Amino acid sequence: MTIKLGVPSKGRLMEKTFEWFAERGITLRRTGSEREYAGAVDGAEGVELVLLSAGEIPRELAAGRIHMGVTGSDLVRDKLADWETQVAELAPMGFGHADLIIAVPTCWADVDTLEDLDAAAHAFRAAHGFRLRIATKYHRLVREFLTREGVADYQLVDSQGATEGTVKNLTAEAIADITSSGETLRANHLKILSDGLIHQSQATLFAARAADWQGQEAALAALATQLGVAPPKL
Ligand SMILES: Nc1ncnc2c1ncn2[C@@H]1O[C@H](COP(=O)(O)OP(=O)(O)OP(=O)(O)O)[C@@H](O)[C@H]1O
Ligand SMILES: O=P(O)(O)OC[C@H]1O[C@H](OP(=O)(O)OP(=O)(O)O)[C@H](O)[C@@H]1O
Repeated sequence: MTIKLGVPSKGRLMEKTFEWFAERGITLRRTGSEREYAGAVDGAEGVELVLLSAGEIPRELAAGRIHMGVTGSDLVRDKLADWETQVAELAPMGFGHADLIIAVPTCWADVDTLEDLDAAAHAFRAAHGFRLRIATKYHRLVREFLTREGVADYQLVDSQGATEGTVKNLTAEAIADITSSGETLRANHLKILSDGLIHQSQATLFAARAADWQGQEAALAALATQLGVAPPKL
């Protein structure tokens, strides 16, 4: 039996994850050809590397098919209902920072807050006969946030990419997406609502409550010590 560790299979998140483990004496690396998703671990006993899409890691954790996993805190909160009952957060990792925000067209001079958005949404429905559309791939987080903040007269439209383009393309009036430099929002003439920050995300190490931890207690304790994190209560 080994502890299966799920890590993003490509891009910046993969490289930074490898660096984070290397700083703690554990070498993670991809093996085989450039296109083969196989990996190896040196410097930790009984740990197996599983390379996965960052977007799929929450589901694999929830199913217990991996014991531990690295992915954005935004993805875990959005993809898992009551995420804390399914995974334990072991360590924020200090990279992959991105803010999930709500943005509207810069030219909407009267809309700067959620309260303004709520008023605009009522007016929009009265004028157009359908609800103001907010494009996003973060359905759970956006719905929970707007419910909490008392904004009701809207509909979510699904957008799995190029979300900022939906306003120009007239398929949505507003968006909820992640931003880091803010360049994409600016280029698409969108502004963030002053109280429209939904979640500040970063890459995070999680442990799966549903995974089979039997016989793994010693390996988990040793790994937690090596990583400098508190052993999770699972
Ligand atoms: N500027 C950024 N653009 C996109 N994602 C970012 C950015 N900064 C941090 N992230 C984080 O990276 C994670 C998404 O990573 P990535 O796009 O590789 O995942 P993915 O959806 O699984 O990708 P793919 O489906 O292409 O494999 C999210 O947690 C997101 O918050
Ligand atoms: O604030 P910025 O630095 O401009 O970054 C934010 C952009 O980066 C992400 O898109 P990504 O490139 O991952 O493509 P996507 O549209 O497929 O999500 C995100 O969805 C924003 O569009």
